[in-house]
Amino acid sequence: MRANHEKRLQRKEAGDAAPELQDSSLGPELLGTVISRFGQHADIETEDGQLVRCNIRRNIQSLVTGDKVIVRLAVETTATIAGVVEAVHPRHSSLSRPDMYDGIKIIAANIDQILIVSSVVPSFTTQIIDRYLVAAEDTGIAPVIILNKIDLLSEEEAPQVEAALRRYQEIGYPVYKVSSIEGEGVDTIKALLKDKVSVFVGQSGVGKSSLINALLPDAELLTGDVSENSGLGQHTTTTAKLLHFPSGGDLVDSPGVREFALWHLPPERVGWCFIEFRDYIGTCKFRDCKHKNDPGCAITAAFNEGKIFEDRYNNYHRIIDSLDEQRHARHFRNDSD
Ligand SMILES: Nc1nc2c(ncn2[C@@H]2O[C@H](COP(=O)(O)OP(=O)(O)OP(=O)(O)O)[C@@H](O)[C@H]2O)c(=O)[nH]1
Ligand SMILES: [Zn+2]
Repeated sequence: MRANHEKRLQRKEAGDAAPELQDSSLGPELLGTVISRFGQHADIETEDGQLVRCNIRRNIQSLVTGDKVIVRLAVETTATIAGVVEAVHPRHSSLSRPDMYDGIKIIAANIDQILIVSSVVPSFTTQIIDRYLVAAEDTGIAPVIILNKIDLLSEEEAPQVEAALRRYQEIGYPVYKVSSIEGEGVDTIKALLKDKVSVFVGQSGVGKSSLINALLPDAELLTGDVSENSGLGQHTTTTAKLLHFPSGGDLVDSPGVREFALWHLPPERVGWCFIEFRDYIGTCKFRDCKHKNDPGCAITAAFNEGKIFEDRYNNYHRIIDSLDEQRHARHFRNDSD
């Protein structure tokens, strides 16, 4: 057993995948979902609920957690690898992040909603919520705003926080309030998650882990299992994993997913990702309008008429300025290389 395990590791180090299963020993095509992927292998859940580690056909370019696939299982096998991923269905959405080698790397597919978790501790700020909203709008995946730790919302702070949340609702975003520690509002979140694939994002310390634990008490157990009993699951801690909530719905989680953020959107795209700006985009006097003090700016006019909230207008400019700074910093770094 131990010798086998070492052999597998050696093969992995040599950059070779486990041997392909013989086509003749494979059963009929089944529909499956990628639970997680490790190099040339993926753990697939078939439509009848089996969890199988599969080889991935070499012609498949990209395969990530959440992908819907066609698999064929080995008719008879005692080996760790018990099937082959034959093909991937088109994705209806994907989450990606920049990658040193690949430019943009897709980390999860077919996500239905992005739950943006915020909280009064460390601090409540619409700047961060708006950055996540922009990042979410860019993917086309529906965002939902969650205010966690409502047990810590002081009377002093409440009016301002409540007003900010009402503004998001007016723009069209769903808002939920919970306390993952005291359990208030958790049932409503359970209902929201049903029949959907969700991801949780948000600043460090807002309580994402606590909320996930309240919804999925066995999460730690599930995330630990693959790496411990297979020589193949080397990347378990970084690869995204799909988990089922006992109350219905799925979670895709990994440190990479949680770090989902605004990367390098062009300014025009940022404007479009402020959904209430869309009615005015394209109607400014100048095509390269920065929507600031530019003459004939339709967005500034809408803001002056009270049709765009001040917070959102200001946060839009903060995002544009910070993207500019990032670009300059990159430019500067490249120059000095
Ligand atoms: N009072 C209160 N504290 C909470 C609540 N939810 C989380 N916390 C506390 O907030 C702290 C941070 O919670 P985490 O769940 O680790 O936050 P996180 O967003 O996962 O943080 P990172 O792992 O850094 O991304 C912990 O001390 C939790 O106990 C809540 O609803 N009420
Ligand atoms: Zn403008």
